[in-house]
Amino acid sequence: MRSAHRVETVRSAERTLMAQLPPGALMQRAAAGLAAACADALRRVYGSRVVLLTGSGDNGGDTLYAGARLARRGAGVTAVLLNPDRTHPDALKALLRAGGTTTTPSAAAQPIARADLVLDGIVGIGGKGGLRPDAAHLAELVTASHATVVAVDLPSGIEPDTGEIHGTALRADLTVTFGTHKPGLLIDPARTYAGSVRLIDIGLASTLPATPDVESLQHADLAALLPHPAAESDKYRRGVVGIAAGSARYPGAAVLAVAGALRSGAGAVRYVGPAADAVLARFPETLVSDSGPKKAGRVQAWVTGPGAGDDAAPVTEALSTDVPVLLDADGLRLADVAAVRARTAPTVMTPHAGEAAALLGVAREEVESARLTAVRELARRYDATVLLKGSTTLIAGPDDATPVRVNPTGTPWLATAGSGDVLSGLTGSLLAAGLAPLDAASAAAYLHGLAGRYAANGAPTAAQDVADALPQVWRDIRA
Ligand SMILES: NC(=O)C1=CN([C@@H]2O[C@H](COP(=O)(O)OP(=O)(O)OC[C@H]3O[C@@H](n4cnc5c(N)ncnc54)[C@H](OP(=O)(O)O)[C@@H]3O)[C@@H](O)[C@H]2O)[C@@H](O)CC1
Ligand SMILES: [K+]
Repeated sequence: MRSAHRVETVRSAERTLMAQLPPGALMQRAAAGLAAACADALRRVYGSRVVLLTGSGDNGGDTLYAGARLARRGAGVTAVLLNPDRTHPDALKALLRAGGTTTTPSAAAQPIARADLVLDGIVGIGGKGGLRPDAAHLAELVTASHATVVAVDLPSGIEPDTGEIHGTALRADLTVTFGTHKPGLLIDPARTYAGSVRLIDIGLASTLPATPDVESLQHADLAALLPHPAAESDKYRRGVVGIAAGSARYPGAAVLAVAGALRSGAGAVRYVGPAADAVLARFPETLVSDSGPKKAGRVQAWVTGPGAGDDAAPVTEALSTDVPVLLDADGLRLADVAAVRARTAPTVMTPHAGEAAALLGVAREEVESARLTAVRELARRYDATVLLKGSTTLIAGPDDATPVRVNPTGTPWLATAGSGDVLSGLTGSLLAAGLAPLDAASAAAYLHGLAGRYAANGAPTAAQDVADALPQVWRDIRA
């Protein structure tokens, strides 16, 4: 599991750890890790040209100390001091002693244009709001240069706790972060500014709380979560998932939801709704029933909403059952908030940004620019687990104390018609297998993202191909 902690939490853990160590030890650990990462990025340190964008806080201090280490190895290092009077004094002395030089923002254009590597030490976790004008000007110079950009702790100008960007931020090729990830490094739009992210162990794990604020599943977590049939399994033990979806107008949504469910470990898939012929034509193994969800027979989870059109009846009926319900697409609009809140079994909702915006009564852009706030608010409002689809899919449980999960496997190729229907069947199947709602939704997002990558393999793909790629993803994860 990859963990991220909010600034307040990092600060408190830092205080506790600092009290146990000699003064300056943490900054030296950070600077040593940073310098090593820079040396890797440069390949050859001796003779390279390095520019340090240096703010007045400890982020600038880390940067100057790392610059001193690179200067001692033969790099030509120039520090651009944004606030010369308030620059970290000891770190500046160390750089000068190592042979580094300093300059002002107004004279920075030439060194930046000639640099092989630029370190962004303008601001770290002490930052608020986008870059100020002098720093924003430096960011423009960096963008125009050919230098590799390494962000120190985080790209300056992003909001560390949320991944929001209010104004200008600096784009990095690599972010070297200390002690723990910050939520903004995992969540869009800020995530795309961070480039690849390297975590430096500075000993903070010993004083950080065990439960992070945001977390991201890794391959090993998935392998542990995926259900595996035991020798004595029958279809009910493996989980029967019910799909109440599709309409005369949108039969394909039902077919794709069934496809997702069948390839995700369910013992059987039961279908109710007007698209039964289309479903059976493609998947004869489906158990089809003429009645609504309540009388269709035993299932361990319902999926409802994809392609439902304006027919609220199956959605309402599925919500009135006492098994987990996956609510997607039209179902999100048709479901009554009070009915969802009143449920005793879990509900999982899977909106994209547009659907989330409609549910929250805000503009789509507002959801996209503040994804963490939006997903938490929906989960609270509906007392449900909410999976907010997008470039970084987020999954939040109804309880604020539970970490929000960020899916690391997404791909833009998944933005294709019907791909959400496959995800709903897949999630429903994992719910039916008995996974907890947060695990089912985050495992489903992970599998779905990888299946999208496998299916696309660098070229456009269709939703059916994504469903077809699921078994191979499953095999690879278990291996
Ligand atoms: N936590 C840890 O365990 C460890 C933390 N360490 C390091 O400490 C860093 C945190 O240092 P920090 O607290 O000194 O704050 P920092 O990020 O340097 O920023 C403060 C300065 O930024 C300025 N400023 C603010 N907003 C701005 C904006 N939008 N645009 C431009 N400027 C802006 C603000 O200016 P002011 O408002 O005072 O004028 C102030 O001068 C952390 O990220 C990590 O690198 C490691 O050394 C070791 C272990
Ligand atoms: K920074």
